[in-house]
Amino acid sequence: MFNVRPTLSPISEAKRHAMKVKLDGLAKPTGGLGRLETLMITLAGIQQTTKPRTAKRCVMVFAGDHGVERAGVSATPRKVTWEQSINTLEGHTTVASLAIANHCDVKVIDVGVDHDLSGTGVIDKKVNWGTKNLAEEPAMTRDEAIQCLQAGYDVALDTINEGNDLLLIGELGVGNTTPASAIISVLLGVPAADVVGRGSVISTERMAHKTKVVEKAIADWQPDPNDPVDVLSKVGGFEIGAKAGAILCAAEHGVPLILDGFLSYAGAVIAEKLDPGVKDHLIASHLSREFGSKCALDWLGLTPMLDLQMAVGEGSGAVLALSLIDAMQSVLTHMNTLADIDVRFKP
Ligand SMILES: O=C(O)c1ccc[n+]([C@@H]2O[C@H](COP(=O)([O-])O)[C@@H](O)[C@H]2O)c1
Ligand SMILES: Cc1cc2nc[nH]c2cc1C
Repeated sequence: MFNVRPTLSPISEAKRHAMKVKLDGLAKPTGGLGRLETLMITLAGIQQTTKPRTAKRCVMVFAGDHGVERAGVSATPRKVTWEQSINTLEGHTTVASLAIANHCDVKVIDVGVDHDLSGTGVIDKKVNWGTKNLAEEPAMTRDEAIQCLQAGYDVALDTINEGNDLLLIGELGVGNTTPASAIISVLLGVPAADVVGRGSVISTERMAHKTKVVEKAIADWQPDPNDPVDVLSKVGGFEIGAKAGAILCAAEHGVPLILDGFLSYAGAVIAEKLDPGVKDHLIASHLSREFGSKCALDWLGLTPMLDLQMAVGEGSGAVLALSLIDAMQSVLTHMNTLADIDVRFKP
């Protein structure tokens, strides 16, 4: 499937225009709601309606472990991946608590956690028990890369078929800012030093080491920048691949997908390279604090809704952005029009 270019759902220019006319007709200065208006125009284009459907939403939290965590690139112990997977389903993590506040369903999907999560409620799509250490060997086989893309695609398809109007993606994966940096570095052709950041907050010394690990992995394994599956397999991660697969599925089915932070950007870059135009089906919820974020979002041509210096991941920023969509649905439902109050502008 990922060797064949799928067909993207069309974006309706007519509905985008009609939504702009609708917003301009409301009793407020033209464009006064700024990028909140752009957000609704984007939804109108993707869903091909001036009455966007946003009530049923689900955040898919893809979880996987990373062999490179053993190379000393993260501040966080490996067990956090599996423990927070369970804690998310119990409602106690950042994404889970924000999902409660924003009326969002939560799924956790094991695409490569180094722990047996059977019987916990975590969806089992395990490709392997963590990736290999990319400091020593390629992270995964090409077949595994395709498997994790497919797993993300399949979970997204199930989630769409359950009637969800909006898809959101997040992740759990100790060490994953290292492969995400490597993916963005290779696919965007930027130096590792321009994208490697502090992840779950490492020291300056450790960050210099992390940069060298990324540079060396790229030099050793020579991922082909023209082959996103090769890049994913050599320097990637299972949950990043799954996110790319989910993005492709959403874009094929005309369902808006809300990105979270840096790991979502890496998934989006893979998806956009696999199928140019995917980005038009995405909403960037926030600008992650991670150093390489702006570089990735600029390349994707996406403007983040929020800039709150967040760097939790999990899908937390994506879920938070639902509050902006809900606010705009209230605007569309309750506001007077300029005609109602008999006001005409004379610019
Ligand atoms: O969402 C982000 O932009 C983000 C930025 C930094 C860290 N994280 C989260 O922290 C973990 C990765 O950090 P690290 O330092 O272990 O690579 C992983 O579970 C991510 O969900 C997430
Ligand atoms: C507690 C904790 C929660 C996380 N969620 C995503 N990455 C994380 C890293 C840590 C350390």
